[in-house]
Amino acid sequence: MAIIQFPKDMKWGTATASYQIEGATNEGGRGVSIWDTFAKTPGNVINGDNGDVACDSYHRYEEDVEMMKELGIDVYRFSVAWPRIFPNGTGEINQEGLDYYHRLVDKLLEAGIEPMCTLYHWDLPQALQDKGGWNNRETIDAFVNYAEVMFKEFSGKIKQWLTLNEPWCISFLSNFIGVHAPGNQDLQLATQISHHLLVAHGKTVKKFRELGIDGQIGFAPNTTWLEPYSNRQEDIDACNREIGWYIEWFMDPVFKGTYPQFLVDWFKKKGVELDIQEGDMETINQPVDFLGINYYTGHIARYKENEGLLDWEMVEMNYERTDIGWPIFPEGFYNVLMRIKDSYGDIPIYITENGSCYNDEPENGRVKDAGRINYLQQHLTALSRAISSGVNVKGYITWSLMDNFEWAEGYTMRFGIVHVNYRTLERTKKDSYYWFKQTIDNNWFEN
Ligand SMILES: N=NNCCOCCOc1ccc(-c2cn(C[C@@H]3NC[C@@H](O)[C@H]3O)nn2)cc1
Repeated sequence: MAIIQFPKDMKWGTATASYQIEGATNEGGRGVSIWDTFAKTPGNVINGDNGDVACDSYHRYEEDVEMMKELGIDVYRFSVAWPRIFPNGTGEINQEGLDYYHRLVDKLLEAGIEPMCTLYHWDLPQALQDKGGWNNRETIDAFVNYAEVMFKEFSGKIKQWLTLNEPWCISFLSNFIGVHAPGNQDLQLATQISHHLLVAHGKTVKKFRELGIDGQIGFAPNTTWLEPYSNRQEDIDACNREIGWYIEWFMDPVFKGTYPQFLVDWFKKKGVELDIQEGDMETINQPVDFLGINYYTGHIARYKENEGLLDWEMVEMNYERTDIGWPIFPEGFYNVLMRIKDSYGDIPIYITENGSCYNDEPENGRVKDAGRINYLQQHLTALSRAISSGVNVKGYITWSLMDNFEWAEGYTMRFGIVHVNYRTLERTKKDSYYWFKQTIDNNWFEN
């Protein structure tokens, strides 16, 4: 057994997102989002699930904050539903939407919990999608306008901001692979969208600076790790392409002002021509105050000619998997963080998402989710390794506070440290909640 100790100023938190927990999709003046449309299109989401009720956090946020206060967290990462603020994406502001987030933020501050606000966690107003969505550069300016309203409205209350959650999912998962909203399958479109997202991020950071908002701003790419099956260069290069698709494709423009040439060349071979306008790269290359990192899984992989987009295949190692089928690969977490340190230096890092899917149900009022505790121990140990190796980690925010709408998987996949009964909306703290509470309280754990 070993004691895993964290820095004395380590911040601990939980994360959620608007469409996944709020419900009340037809209340408070909210407009339609692309996930309302996508989820209600038959075949897109398991069991035809949607976010109409979700965890009903729109009405139950006070109970949720109480659970977080008891947990002892320092920071709560939530997202704002753009369609609650601008039902049509632009134009008239919906005061009821602002009022809801004031209620939530005031409750957090009263509980001594720091709000960390994600401005975009995938619920684009449908009205903007109807005009091309992120493929239309007008959406960039609509996003900056929305962000400016939020910055001014919550200045002094919210001091930690994230522009985008998982731009790889917003662009490639949603417009090339096509399993998330709006469900396109077009590499050119997806790659151009990834560029517009980065321009929107950069313009928003510029606006944040121009307004002189008291606080810090960053963004939260999702990451993965592929360990080469062998030391053959073709295996190493194949793994690099997949890792780079998530990491360097989004972080090089922000931190270096250029796209990674090896991927530009690879996409060009696939027929992609990026339309980069004068000044775009300078706009994207705005300094950020911190970097959010989301990590869940990785695996062993090797080169396979003409396999998928990036010519690689996974090699089955029979690693233990969580209930969503993702291999448990904590070494990948350490490797991702070391790669980011080596590439981008000492940028302050918050782990903005890390967690696991285990679908344990309550028995006599208790949820024995030993698998999730094991996952947390393994990944917090990997995080401690990275911190000991000099990675500038400021905080760890687990996904998720509670079970919620897991996108195309609907309500079948549970990531929460709190169980939600979707029929009664009753919350039940899982064993992992109490384990996390003890870890936060100690700032160490024994593995
Ligand atoms: N690379 N090739 N893929 C080949 C085919 O993949 C098909 C499916 O792919 C993916 C990839 C990644 C994810 C994913 C989900 N979460 C969890 C959420 N994060 C933000 C928060 O809202 C959580 O709910 N993080 N990542 C899902 C599906």
